[in-house]
Amino acid sequence: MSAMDSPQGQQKKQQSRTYDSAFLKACRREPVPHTPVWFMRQAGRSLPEYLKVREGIPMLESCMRPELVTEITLQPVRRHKVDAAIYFSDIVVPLKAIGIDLDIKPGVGPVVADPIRTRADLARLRDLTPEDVHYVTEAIGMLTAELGDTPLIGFAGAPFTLASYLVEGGPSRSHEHTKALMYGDPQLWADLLDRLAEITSTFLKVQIEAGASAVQLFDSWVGALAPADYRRSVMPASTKVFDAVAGYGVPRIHFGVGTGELLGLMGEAGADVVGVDWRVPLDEAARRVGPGKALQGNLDPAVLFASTEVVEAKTDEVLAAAEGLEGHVFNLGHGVMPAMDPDALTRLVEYVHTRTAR
Ligand SMILES: Cc1c2[nH]c(c1CCC(=O)O)Cc1[nH]c(c(CCC(=O)O)c1C)Cc1[nH]c(c(CCC(=O)O)c1C)Cc1[nH]c(c(C)c1CCC(=O)O)C2
Repeated sequence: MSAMDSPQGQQKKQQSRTYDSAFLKACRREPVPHTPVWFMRQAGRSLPEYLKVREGIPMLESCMRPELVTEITLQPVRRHKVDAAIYFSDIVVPLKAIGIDLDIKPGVGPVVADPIRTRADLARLRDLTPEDVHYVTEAIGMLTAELGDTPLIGFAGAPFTLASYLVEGGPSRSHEHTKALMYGDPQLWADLLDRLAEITSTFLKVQIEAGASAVQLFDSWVGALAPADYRRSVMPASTKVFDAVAGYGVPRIHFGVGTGELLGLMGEAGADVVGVDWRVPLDEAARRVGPGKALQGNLDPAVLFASTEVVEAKTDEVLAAAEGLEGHVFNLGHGVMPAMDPDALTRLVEYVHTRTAR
């Protein structure tokens, strides 16, 4: 095996091939030929070609089939001409891989058979090894060969958001069991988040070593917390994850919903790029995050259900607010919704590219 064929060689080869892409330049806060665009949840039910290949295959099973993962990941790149691909998987895949009994229920989300709430339960969270997720390495090898100079974003769930699913046993609005554990047994909580930080770090390392050019840590539900609680009870674990992958030199993106009050801390946790939902304009978000970081966002996804004129006007507002930023990656403020018209997304990519061409 020559150096270039080894895992490290594959990683380096892919990361140098994508190095000059608009997406990675924006993440590094360098000048770009146009503002890069990608969409959270760009692969999925909004695309008829996705529904077709997923027919009869449960979500978690589809994540374990490298050919299918490759096809689904490429679908939005082909169709929308987005500037980056995001690896098709789910935040609960590493938990399933270490033997947690969970499923993804259509229209509901991840459901855990036996929630984790006690010290004894913690023992069920064993370390993740790269062999547990060998299909990820295989899929990314296939994918990067197809993607050429289009960067692949790897991702994982952040410790708080994973803990929320594990402790509640499923999706929750109030996060009551999670918060009861966090406030009521700080040591058990810290140990739980530390375990999850280990698992998440390994999952991201596997993706980077296989050829991902950037990673996004999704802390989707952390906006439920006050800043002081975030700093004390969550930030150490998220920082541990960011530190674990710092050495690779790939951009690290951090995103959550309803995190206006947490943006500064989420940047401080170790992100190079801070994702912003639609509630805070990007110029204000930049003041909260401070210098030295790029921002990603932040068109309200629901705007896509309005007319093209409205989509363009609201996009102009986002681009105007982004004008003084050190680096800007255009995205929605949260994920693509299944009922969205995929043509509206394709037009949006084209619109941002044209409006920002330099
Ligand atoms: C919270 C969260 C989850 N999963 C994820 C998050 C963080 C992002 C966010 O904040 O939205 C991350 C995720 N999940 C999926 C991706 C794929 C990559 C992409 O963005 O295109 C990504 C990045 C596929 C998926 N993950 C899921 C689907 C839908 C299932 C299907 O197509 O059968 C997809 C395409 C299932 C899932 N998994 C989860 C939910 C809430 C759901 C939706 C349940 C439903 O509405 O049916 C947990």
